[in-house]
Amino acid sequence: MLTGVVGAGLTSLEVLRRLDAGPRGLVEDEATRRLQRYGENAVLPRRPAAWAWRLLGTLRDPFTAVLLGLGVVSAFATSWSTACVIAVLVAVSCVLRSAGEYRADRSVAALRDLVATTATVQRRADEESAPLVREIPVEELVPGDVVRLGPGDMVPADVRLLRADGLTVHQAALTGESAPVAKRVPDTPVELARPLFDQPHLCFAGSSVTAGTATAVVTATGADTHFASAHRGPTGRRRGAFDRSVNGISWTLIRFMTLTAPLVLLANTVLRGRGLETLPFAVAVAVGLTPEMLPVIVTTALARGAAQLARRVGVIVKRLPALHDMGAVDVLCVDKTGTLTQDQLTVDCYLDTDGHTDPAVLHWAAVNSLWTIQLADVPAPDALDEAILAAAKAAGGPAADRDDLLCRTPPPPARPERALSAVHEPAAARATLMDVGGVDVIPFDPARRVVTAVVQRPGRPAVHTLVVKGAVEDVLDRCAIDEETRARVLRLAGRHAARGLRLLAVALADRPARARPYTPADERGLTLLGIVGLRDELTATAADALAALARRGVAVKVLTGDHPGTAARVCAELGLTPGEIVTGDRIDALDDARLAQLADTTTVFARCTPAHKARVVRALRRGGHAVGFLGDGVNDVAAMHAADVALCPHAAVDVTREAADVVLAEKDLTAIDSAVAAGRHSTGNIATYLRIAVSSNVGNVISMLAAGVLLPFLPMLPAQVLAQNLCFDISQLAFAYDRPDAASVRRPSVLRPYAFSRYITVFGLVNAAADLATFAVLGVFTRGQTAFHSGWFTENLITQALVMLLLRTARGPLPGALRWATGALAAVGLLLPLSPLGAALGLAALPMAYYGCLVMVLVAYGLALAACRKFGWPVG
Ligand SMILES: Nc1ncnc2c1ncn2[C@@H]1O[C@H](COP(=O)(O)OP(=O)(O)OP(=O)(O)O)[C@@H](O)[C@H]1O
Ligand SMILES: [Mg+2]
Repeated sequence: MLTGVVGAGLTSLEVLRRLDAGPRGLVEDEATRRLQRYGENAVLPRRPAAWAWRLLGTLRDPFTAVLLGLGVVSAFATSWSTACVIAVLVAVSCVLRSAGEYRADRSVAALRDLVATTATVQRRADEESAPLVREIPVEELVPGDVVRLGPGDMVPADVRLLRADGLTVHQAALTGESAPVAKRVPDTPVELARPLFDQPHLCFAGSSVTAGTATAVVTATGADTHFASAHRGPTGRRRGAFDRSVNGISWTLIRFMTLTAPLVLLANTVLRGRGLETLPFAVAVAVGLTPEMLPVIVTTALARGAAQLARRVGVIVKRLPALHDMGAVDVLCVDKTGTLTQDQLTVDCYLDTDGHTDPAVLHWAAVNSLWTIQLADVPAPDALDEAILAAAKAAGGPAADRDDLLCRTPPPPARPERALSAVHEPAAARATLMDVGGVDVIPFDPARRVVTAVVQRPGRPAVHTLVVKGAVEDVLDRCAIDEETRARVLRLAGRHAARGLRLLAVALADRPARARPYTPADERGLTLLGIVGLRDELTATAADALAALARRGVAVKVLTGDHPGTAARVCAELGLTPGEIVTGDRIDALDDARLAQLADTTTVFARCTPAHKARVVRALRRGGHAVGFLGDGVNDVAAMHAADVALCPHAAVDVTREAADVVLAEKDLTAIDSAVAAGRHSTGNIATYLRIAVSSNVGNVISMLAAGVLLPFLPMLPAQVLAQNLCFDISQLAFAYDRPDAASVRRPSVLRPYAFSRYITVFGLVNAAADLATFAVLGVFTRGQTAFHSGWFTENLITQALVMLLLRTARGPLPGALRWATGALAAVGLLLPLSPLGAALGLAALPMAYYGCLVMVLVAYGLALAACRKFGWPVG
């Protein structure tokens, strides 16, 4: 196989020869042999990671790391029982977590396969057959394959260009450079001195096509690609809402925990004159404070949510934390075509600059579409071009069938010709599409918003005609017209945009024929012909989906490259109030702070380039919103990377599906609402766990501190603290299976640190008060350490079960998992002190009278909790 560097200096022909390939593509049998020889074209191994690696991976979690640190401290203090219990705790948490992750990974991998990307390859059945262009799974590509690239494609392997038209690629994953770079087949010998990624004729796996098209030969696949050897992740992943909430709270807790041990130690030394023998106890208290099951709960809750979504509404969550982000989203930005509308266009009108129907406008639009498709080797033609060709065909004139053209067969027999009104001269008026010969193409680029086909008209060998079509304003900018005509055409366009039509202007220019390729600099001094209006039906479920999102407190904003009038009409038809529309030019004039303010109050942004879309998303995030972006085109990828969570419909182009965290596999847009609900549901369960676990842990720490100071002995032995903690943790796993209350799925679910800390302070104090009441009861009924320890142990476990039942947010029937978990926890609290294991931990049976008083303490505690809940205070 060729390495990129060796291939860099060779001509196309030499490269093909070395690869033992040809421009017509490999023969299928040869491709199969090469697949066996070189292996699958996969950068990352598809096998799930081995168990050992998975377990080791879980040790990197901050909670586990802190626990291990505390274990080592206990071992140094020769407190072996503490060290052992910590080790068990770490082991249980790691095994549960890696098992959960394994299951989640497997289902996510299976789901990802459903939305896997494909490559467009040109192969032959045998040496004699004509090449056939078809889609194959990216993994099946081999060196020597001839592939076609178009806008929105991922570059599937390292390739060398054989021909390219206006190709620009995004190589950020390889070079970190965020602007797209132009690639072309050089006319002069290649300069080897340039850095590899700057070589114009080489494209690399891991990059994607932003505009233009190309045919290329694969030089390296799979592990041999530069992308694989660079060992980088696919794209630098942004920090989403998940990182900001769950991870933020985790780190706050860890800081708090690391303060606890010194605090306990200090209190005992200063107030009780105890020395280092309190260390294991201090360590145990710190361990008790940790919600070490948090990672397990998070994985389980999210994986369950993702699996249900896939099953019920066909929504595929590619990255688990994205489900949490879906729940947090309060602004959803959407692109218009292909999301809110079906991207199935039909031509509605073709008008000259005075607004009269003019078949010549359609004819030249069709010439542009035809030669754009023909010359650019696009893997999939644009819906706009297909619609124009279909209309031209239906109008009776040209007989250009797209499918025939793609197979590069000659056109079907010409239909009866139909006279088109003269444009420049009578000969052109009678031309059918195929009579006009294609010379060159400057492909569509979402920043320029125009596409140019250069053609040669019959009988005019010395002249090249530039046929330009694109967004009205952008075509007008390139025309030689007076202000008055410009204003008239803009008014005409505005009137038709207000009918909800997508508009394209068509313009021509004649130039002396030349061999030099054409560039965007040639698109000037054009003669405007008129405009074509296309109708795009709304997606059937769009209005319902938007209404459902509004009910859930998600604001929808439309970010489109289209005309403001078209965008406004589509929004109005979908029940969105468009309000004042902000266009790309206006965005350019604003600084970030002002844009953030404006973005807050704006519903429709029109005439956006990809960069505008990304800037608006960033501004919204800076304004404190959790932002989702739903897009289907290559021009949406930058915004998708900027958002907290990226969504795409199933029909989206490859690079968009690659960038998306959530793929809607079905056509139904209301699935977004289900994904939002599922995200909030999972987050609700995680929040319930965090609130309950942390507030009871805080309560325990307060009472441990108090008891340590009040009592002549340690209030609980380190091993007992840890055993109790293990029981809590395991029972709280049941929260992953809870159903949060209806209110918490009605609003975006964000864990607010302030509300959260107020909650844990209040319930922590109530919990501590119950413990202190128990101490009083124990003081009356028991004598000595063992009885005290046992009494408190039992009380603690039962109050914990009570807290789990009373503080969960949902009111409905109790899920089975929670019923079992709380029942088991209370039973362990009552029975463990009576068992031999209890004796080993230093626990013993208690006098009967104690249980009577315990019931009273529990009833009082339960009433206090219920009262706090009833008065709605504090709401976390
Ligand atoms: N194939 C094409 N040929 C010529 N002009 C085009 C073509 N596709 C799009 N345009 C023009 O460029 C404008 C922007 O289109 P683009 O697809 O980049 O925007 P977008 O943000 O994806 O729009 P939408 O929200 O409608 O999906 C369109 O309004 C149209 O005028
Ligand atoms: Mg689009």
